[in-house]
Amino acid sequence: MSSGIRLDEDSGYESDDALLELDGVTKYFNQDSGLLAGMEFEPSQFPPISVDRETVKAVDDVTLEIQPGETLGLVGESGCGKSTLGRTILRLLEPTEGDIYFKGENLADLSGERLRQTRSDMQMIFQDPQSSLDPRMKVGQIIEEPMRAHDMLDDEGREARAKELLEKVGLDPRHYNRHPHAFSGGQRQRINLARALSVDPDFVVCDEPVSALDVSIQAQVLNTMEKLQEEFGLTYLFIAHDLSVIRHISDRVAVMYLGNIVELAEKEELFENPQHPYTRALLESIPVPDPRENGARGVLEGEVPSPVDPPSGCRFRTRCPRVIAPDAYDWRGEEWAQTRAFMRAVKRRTFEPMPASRIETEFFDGDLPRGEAGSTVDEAIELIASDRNADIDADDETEHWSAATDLLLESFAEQSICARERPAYELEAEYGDGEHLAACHLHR
Ligand SMILES: Nc1ncnc2c1ncn2[C@@H]1O[C@H](COP(=O)(O)OP(=O)(O)OP(=O)(O)O)[C@@H](O)[C@H]1O
Repeated sequence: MSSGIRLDEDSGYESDDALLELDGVTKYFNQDSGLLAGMEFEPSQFPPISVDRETVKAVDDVTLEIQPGETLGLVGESGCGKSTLGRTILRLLEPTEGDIYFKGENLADLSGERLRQTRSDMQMIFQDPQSSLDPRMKVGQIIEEPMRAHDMLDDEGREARAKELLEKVGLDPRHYNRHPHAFSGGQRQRINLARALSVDPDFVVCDEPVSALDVSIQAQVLNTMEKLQEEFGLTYLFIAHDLSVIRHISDRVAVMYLGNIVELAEKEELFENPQHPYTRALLESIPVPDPRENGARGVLEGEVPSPVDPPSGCRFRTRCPRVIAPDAYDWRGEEWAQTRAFMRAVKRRTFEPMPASRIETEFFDGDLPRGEAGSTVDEAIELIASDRNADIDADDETEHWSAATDLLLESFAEQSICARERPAYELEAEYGDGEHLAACHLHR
C-alpha cells in the first residue's frame, strides 16, 4: 500500500479469539409514558404530581461473538433494537447490563489512553449520508476531523491521508476541497467511509449504510466496502433490514426480534436452512399458506408487541404460527393445531359472529377437542356464538370477544413452554461447519 495508509501495521488483531464479545448485553431506556397520560396527581405527596416512567427494553441479554475479519449481518424489523445494539457496542450508549469485550478487554474497564485508542479502533457509519456530513465543511476537513480529534499526524500528513482515502473509496482526490452537497448519495456514503477509515479502525458498525441509496448504487457501495474490508483488515457489524443486502455482504447473520437474537448462523445455513419461525417468516416474501399447518402460515401476522412489556418466554410467540401445544392437556391428532388456529382467529377477530355449530364445523371439523381442552373451547364458543348471544349490544359483544380471547390465551397460549421458558438451542448446521443457534423450543 502506498505512503503507509495503514497507520499502525500492528493494530490488526492477530489473535484467534473473537475481536468482539458481547455477554448478556442489555440496554433499557427510561422514558416518560406520554406528556399528560403518565402524569398522576397525588395530593398526599410533595410535589403532588408524579410522572409514570416506562422502561423500553430495546436490547435484552444479547450474547454473541464477532470474529476478526468477518462481517456479521444483523437483521430484523424496524424497532427491534439493531441500532441500539450497535450504539451500545461502541459505548455511544451505556449498557444497562452485560459486558462488551474488544480484543479481550472489557470496555467498561478502560480509561485514559487505552479508552481513546479503543474508541478510534471502533468506528460507525450511518444510514443517512446527507445529514451525517456537515454541509459547511469541505470534504477534506470532514475526512480529517476524526484524525484531528485523535491527534493523528500533522496537517500535511492528514491531507495526504485524506486524499489517499478518497482514492481508496473510489472518489477523485481532487474532491478534497469541495463541499458535500455537490455529491450524490452514494458518493456521500463513500466520503463517510473515508472518514471512518481515517483513524485506521479495526471494527466498523455499519448502520443501514446503503438503505437510503438507489438499488443500482447499493451494490457498488457494498462492493467497495468489501474491497476495503480486505485491504484494511476490517471487521464489520452490518445492520440492515433488507435481506438481499444482508445476503450480499455477510459471512454470518444474526436475526433480531424485539431486543433478542433469535437465530444466528453462517449466511448459507441461515438462508438455506432457517430454523426459527421468525426467520422463516422474514425470508418468505410471498404469503403462501402452508396446507400442512392448519391455519398456520409463515407470514408475519399481527403487530410487534411493545418493547415496554415484551411477551414472556419466546418474544415471538404472540405472532408465531407454530406455538407449541401446552403439556397440561391430552391432545390428539389435529386438536392442538385447530385450537391454536381458533385462538388466533378469536384474538384477531378475523370472522363475523356465527352460530356455535358453524364455528365448530369451520374450526374443528365438527369435533371439539376431548376433555378439559374441549370444555374450554366450548366455553369460548358460548361467549361469541351468534345464536347464544342474540340479544346483546355492540359493547357487550366486544366484551364477550375479549373475554373469549383472555380465556383461550390464559388456558392455552400462556401454558405453552413458548410462554414459560426463554429458548436457546444449538443445532447441527447442514451447510458449513459453523455454529447454528436458534432460540425456538421446537428444537428442544
Ligand atoms: N433514546 C431512546 N429513548 C427511548 N426509546 C428508544 C431510544 N432509542 C431507541 N428507542 C426504542 O428502542 C427500540 C429499538 O430501537 P432501535 O432504533 O434500536 O431499533 P432498530 O431495529 O434499529 O430500528 P430501525 O431500523 O427503525 O432504526 C424502539 O422501540 C425504539 O423506539
